[in-house]
Amino acid sequence: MNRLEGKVAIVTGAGQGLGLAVSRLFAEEGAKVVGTGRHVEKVERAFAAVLEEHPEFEMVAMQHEISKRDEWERVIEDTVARFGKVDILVNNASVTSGKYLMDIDEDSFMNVMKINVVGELFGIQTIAPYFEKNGGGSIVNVNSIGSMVSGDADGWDPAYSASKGAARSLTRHAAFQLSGKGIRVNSVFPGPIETPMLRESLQNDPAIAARVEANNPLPPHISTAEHIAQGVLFLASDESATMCGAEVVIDCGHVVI
Ligand SMILES: NC(=O)C1=CN([C@@H]2O[C@H](COP(=O)(O)OP(=O)(O)OC[C@H]3O[C@@H](n4cnc5c(N)ncnc54)[C@H](O)[C@@H]3O)[C@@H](O)[C@H]2O)C=CC1
Ligand SMILES: C[C@H](CCC(=O)O)[C@H]1CC[C@H]2[C@@H]3[C@H](O)C[C@@H]4CC(=O)CC[C@]4(C)[C@H]3C[C@H](O)[C@]12C
Repeated sequence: MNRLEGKVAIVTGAGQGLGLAVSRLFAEEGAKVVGTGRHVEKVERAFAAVLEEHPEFEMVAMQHEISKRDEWERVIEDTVARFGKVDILVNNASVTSGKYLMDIDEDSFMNVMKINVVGELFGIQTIAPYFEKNGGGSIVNVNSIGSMVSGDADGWDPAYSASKGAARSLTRHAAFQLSGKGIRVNSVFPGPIETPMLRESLQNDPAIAARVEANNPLPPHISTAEHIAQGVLFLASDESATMCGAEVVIDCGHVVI
C-alpha cells in the first residue's frame, strides 16, 4: 500500500487490458492517475466502474491519440493543470497488424510503426522537459517478448515484432540519454496475457492448451494483467530508483526455453 503516495501518473491505452489493470493498481497504491485512450468514452466507462467500487481513488480519463505530438502536449499540460505535476509515464498503448510476413502492405506496416514506435518517441520527448523541471521521473515502456523471440510470442505479426524491437532499442537509447537528468526509462516484457479470448481458446481446444503449457513452462503458464501490472508498479516506483534501461521479463518462462 502507498507505494506511489504523492505521485502523478499518465497511463496510455487505459480503457481495457493491461492499461486498466495498471491504472487501478497505481490508484490503489496512492497515485493520482490520468488514463488516456483514443476512444475516451471507453476509458471513462472503465474508470467509472473502478470508482464506483473505490470512490477514494483519483482517476481521470483523457482523449489521446498517441501518434500525434500535439495530443501529447495537451495531455501533459492538462495533467499538470489538474494535478500540479507528472512523475510517471507508462507507455502501454499499442496495436498489431493482424497480417503475415508475405502479405503485409506498406500502409499496415507503417501504421503499426507510427503508433508503437513514433507514439512512444513523442511521449518520451514531450514528457522529458516536465520531468526535468520536476527533479526527475520514471518512464515505463510496455514491450513484449515478441521483440526477443518470434512465433506465438509475436502473434506471427512482422510489423508488431519489428515495432517492439525498435521500441526496445529506443528505450535503451532514451534510458542512457536521459539518465543524467534523473529520468529513468525501463521496460517490462510480458509473455502472453490472459484475455477472455485466450482463456476461451484454452478451454475449448486442448491442443492449444498443450501448446501454451509447452511454450510457457512455469504455471499458471499465462500471466494475468495484474501480474504484469506488478512489474510496471515496481519500475514506476522509487523501489527501482537505480534501475536504468532494465528489461523486466514477465513470461512464465517463455524466453528461457
Ligand atoms: N496481450 C498480450 O498477450 C500481450 C500484450 N503486450 C503489450 O501489453 C500492452 C497492452 O496490451 P493489451 O492490454 O493486451 O492491449 P489491448 O489491445 O487490450 O489495449 C490496448 C489499448 O491501447 C489503445 N490504443 C491503441 N492504439 C492507440 C493509439 N494510437 N492511441 C491511443 N490509444 C491507443 C486501445 O484503444 C486499447 O484500449 C501493449 O503494449 C502490448 O503490446 C505484451 C505482451 C503480451
Ligand atoms: C499475440 C500474442 C502475443 C503478442 C503480444 O501481444 O505481445 C500471443 C501471445 C499468446 C498467443 C496465443 C497462445 O500462444 C495460444 C494459441 C497458440 C496457437 O495455436 C495460436 C493461437 C493462440 C491463441 C496464440 C495467439 C497469439 O499468438 C498469442 C495471443
